[in-house]
Amino acid sequence: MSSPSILSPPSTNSMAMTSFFLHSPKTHMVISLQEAKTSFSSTFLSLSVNRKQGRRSLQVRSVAAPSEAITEFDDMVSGTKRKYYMLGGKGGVGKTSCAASLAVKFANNGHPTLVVSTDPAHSLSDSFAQDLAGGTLVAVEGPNSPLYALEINPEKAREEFRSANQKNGGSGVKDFMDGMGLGMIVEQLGELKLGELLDTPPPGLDEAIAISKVMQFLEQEQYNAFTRIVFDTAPTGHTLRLLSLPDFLDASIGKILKLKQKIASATSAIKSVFGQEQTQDDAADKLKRLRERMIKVRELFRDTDSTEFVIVTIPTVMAVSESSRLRASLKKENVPVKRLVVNQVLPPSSSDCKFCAMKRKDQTRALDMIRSDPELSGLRMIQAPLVDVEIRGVPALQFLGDIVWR
Ligand SMILES: Nc1ncnc2c1ncn2[C@@H]1O[C@H](COP(=O)(O)OP(=O)(O)OP(=O)(O)O)[C@@H](O)[C@H]1O
Repeated sequence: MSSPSILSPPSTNSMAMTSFFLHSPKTHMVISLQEAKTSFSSTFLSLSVNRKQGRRSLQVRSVAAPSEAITEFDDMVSGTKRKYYMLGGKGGVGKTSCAASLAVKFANNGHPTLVVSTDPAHSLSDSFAQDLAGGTLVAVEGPNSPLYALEINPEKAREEFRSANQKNGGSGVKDFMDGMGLGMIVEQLGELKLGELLDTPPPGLDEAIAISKVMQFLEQEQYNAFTRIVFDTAPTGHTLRLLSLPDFLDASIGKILKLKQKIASATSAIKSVFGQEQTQDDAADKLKRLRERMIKVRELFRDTDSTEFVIVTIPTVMAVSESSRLRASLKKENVPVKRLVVNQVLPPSSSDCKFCAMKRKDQTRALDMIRSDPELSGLRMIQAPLVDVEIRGVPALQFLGDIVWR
């Protein structure tokens, strides 16, 4: 029924590149074999032909090249101590696809893995072609070891934070003080701009609260099992602002704490007169906890032993320039970066159309720019080909992962 065959190994640095269309979430794919010599992968494809529902389908699994030496991925996969991989870059370059493909590869290599999205425009569900929404752990079907996804909704996280804050402090304190005729302190509270902070949060606060939420989750026992955690982060700007957020919160919280002391002494004076109970776990405490978590996040981002930030880009001048700025900022923040994934590189072809030839010229220029960029040239460049179908579902992510993560 099924007859396995192996595509002949490529001559050095080139192989038969396979483009395909998925028709099942598991292992079966309808293949339109398109011979294109590429230098992207040393992965070999083992094909077994099945006849299923009258359709010709091919089972694709990647097998290691026989003489494969120790690879960089071996380094990423070795050890059971928990490691974090944060993937970031400009919008639309393929962060989610790369993050999801890395998560699948970790899981297929025996690591219970968690893939987290803190990007407000979640695309993990689209990428895995499974519904992973809901803000809780959801099992991803397909990989050999447990793979779970968590899509944090920053809007919702902020709402939770805000309503807790309103209940326990913030305007509660304000109303209380107002009622007591302590106008002066109310004015000072106004100056704190607490309400404003939460109504029109500074850029990056959403992401900060989302990541803080992840940190909160990770402190729970049920998360101990995960040995690899992959973050699909929000586009560049948010990530950078996130890193500087503890400083921002420092400034606000300093002010808040000072006022909190004033309020505490005023309310205890009131209490002693009226005998009222005043149990305000106020906004300052909430923000203080958020700040503590942010500091933890910042430390985590900087921990070379457990964390790596992978920049994902595409070969265009704009994306490369942004990646260079990202790398410079990450360096300033001491965030370890080793790899640069250049996604959507045109596969080599001997018969380019005019459009493709122009595109290729542009890409070559952008790739040269990377090689001579002071921020990017020191990184290990990984090129991933532009494939002619959308990368969706576990088998496709596995395919991409075997090209990118080697
Ligand atoms: N190498 C590739 N070849 C072809 N299509 C690709 C490739 N990489 C990603 N794509 C496609 O590009 C689109 C954007 O990819 P993806 O969602 O991974 O990007 P992103 O950087 O996470 O985007 P966003 O910033 O909007 O979250 C998707 O449709 C994905 O399937």
